[in-house]
This record gives sequence, structure tokens and C-alpha cells, in this order.
Amino acid sequence: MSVPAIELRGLEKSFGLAKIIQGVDLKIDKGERHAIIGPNGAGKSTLFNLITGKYAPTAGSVHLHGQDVSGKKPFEINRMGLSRSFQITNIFHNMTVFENVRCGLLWSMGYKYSFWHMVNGQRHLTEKADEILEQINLTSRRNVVAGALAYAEQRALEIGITIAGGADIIMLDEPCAGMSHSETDLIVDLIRKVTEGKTLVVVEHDMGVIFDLADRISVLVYGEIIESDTPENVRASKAVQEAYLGTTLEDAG
Ligand SMILES: Nc1ncnc2c1ncn2[C@@H]1O[C@H](COP(=O)(O)OP(=O)(O)OP(=O)(O)O)[C@@H](O)[C@H]1O
Repeated sequence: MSVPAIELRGLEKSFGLAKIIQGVDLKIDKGERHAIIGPNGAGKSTLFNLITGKYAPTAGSVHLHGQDVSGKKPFEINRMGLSRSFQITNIFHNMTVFENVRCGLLWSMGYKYSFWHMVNGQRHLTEKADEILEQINLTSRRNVVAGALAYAEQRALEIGITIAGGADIIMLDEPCAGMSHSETDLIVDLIRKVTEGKTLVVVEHDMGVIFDLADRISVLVYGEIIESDTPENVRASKAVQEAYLGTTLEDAG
């Protein structure tokens, strides 16, 4: 059996006396699209931040491609091929769409932003950035400042920046938050396209998105995974229905 892209072993995280993540074991295969869902306050963001290195575990460990990365810094984990979205706050609003993507590329290559002028002429960077713009359907908005983009376009740009470095594990935190149904459909298509062949971990409230996109879903309740299975099995799970207090999963979105 191949080594999982991500493996969590007995993972725990406490903030003061509150144990928010209560011993999570999870394996996510290479190339799998995996969603983490759960009621408000279940600990989804905390789990996300443990995997990406923003938080160090209180106990247990995080493994990427079999290597223990517990306690490593986010940039070290990023260098090992894991890239996460930072929500639109990470977009540079005064820079153009193209410059934002190029910035993502430079960042992944380890350049400092102050080296900007030195790399300005590098054609391969420009070509690569344009390729990404094409993938995220923003070519026609290339020279517009990011702050002038519509909200859904900004979320697409955020995804473009996340994938820019060519990481093979992509982690997205609520990529469809605040979107209309039609915008959500477009972003889901985009996510499917740009993560082809990669491992995807997505935390999302919108159940429609999850059931459409994920190969497997883990349901987190009070910091524990109560189910980790295919969308069909999760949908049918009594424990999951109960966790959502009698609402159907579709209603819970
Ligand atoms: N840095 C922190 N310090 C103290 N408590 C925290 C911290 N981060 C999260 N918590 C607490 O941990 C619990 C889980 O929060 P978390 O944001 O991980 O849940 P979530 O499932 O992502 O919630 P939501 O769906 O509402 O975004 C909450 O009670 C929250 O107040």
C-alpha cells in the first residue's frame, strides 16, 4: 500500500484547559479529494491549522508523505509540497491580478518581494503566471487591480495563488464562503480542474459543495472524527444526522 499523502496520528490540541482536538486519526491518500465538515465550533479550522503547521499539536503527530512534520513551521511544510489558501485577506489589493499570481510563484520559489526588480524580466515566470490565470479563468482580468475584482473572482485568484507553486497537496479553507449558488458551481468546477491529480483537503460549510467535490468526507464533532467515508455513506450515517441535530445534511449548508 502506498504511503498516505497526509496521516494524522492521535492528534490533540488544547487551548488552555479546553481540549479542542481530541485524538484524531486520519489517513488521506495521494490524489484524494477529502472534505472536513462539522457543526460550528467542532474544531475544523483548528485541525486545518494543525496540518498546515500554524499550530503545533499538544499531542500526537502529523505526517506528510510518511514524514513527521509535527512542530515544523508553516513555510517548512510549504516547502515540502503543501500549499494552503489564506482567504482573500492575503491578496494584494493594489497589485494587478497578474502580479498577485506572480507573487505567489515567487513566494513558492523562496524569493523575497524586495527582489522583485531582479526577476521582472524572467520570461518563464510570466509564462507560468499567465498559464495559471488561464486555469482560473482570469486572463481577461489580468491587468486589473485585485481590489477591483468581484468577490468570486477574488476567491478564484486566491486559489490561483495557492496552486501557483505547484504543491501536490492543496488545502482550502471554506473556498465557497459567501458565494451565490451559481458562483459556487463555477468555483467547484475550477477547484476540480486545478487540483486534478493532486491531494485536496477542503474545509467547507456548504454541503452541496462537499458532496459534489469530495471522494471522502470526515465529519468532525467536538474535536473527534465520528465518520470518515464516501459521500453516500456519510449522507446515510445516523451518527452524522444526529450530530446535525435532526436537520438533513443538505439543510445544514
Ligand atoms: N487560538 C485559539 N485560542 C483559544 N480557543 C480557540 C482558538 N482557536 C479556536 N479556539 C476554540 O476552539 C473551538 C473550535 O474552533 P474552530 O474555529 O477550530 O472550529 P470550526 O469547526 O472551524 O468552527 P466554524 O465552523 O464556526 O468556523 C472554538 O470553541 C474556538 O473558540
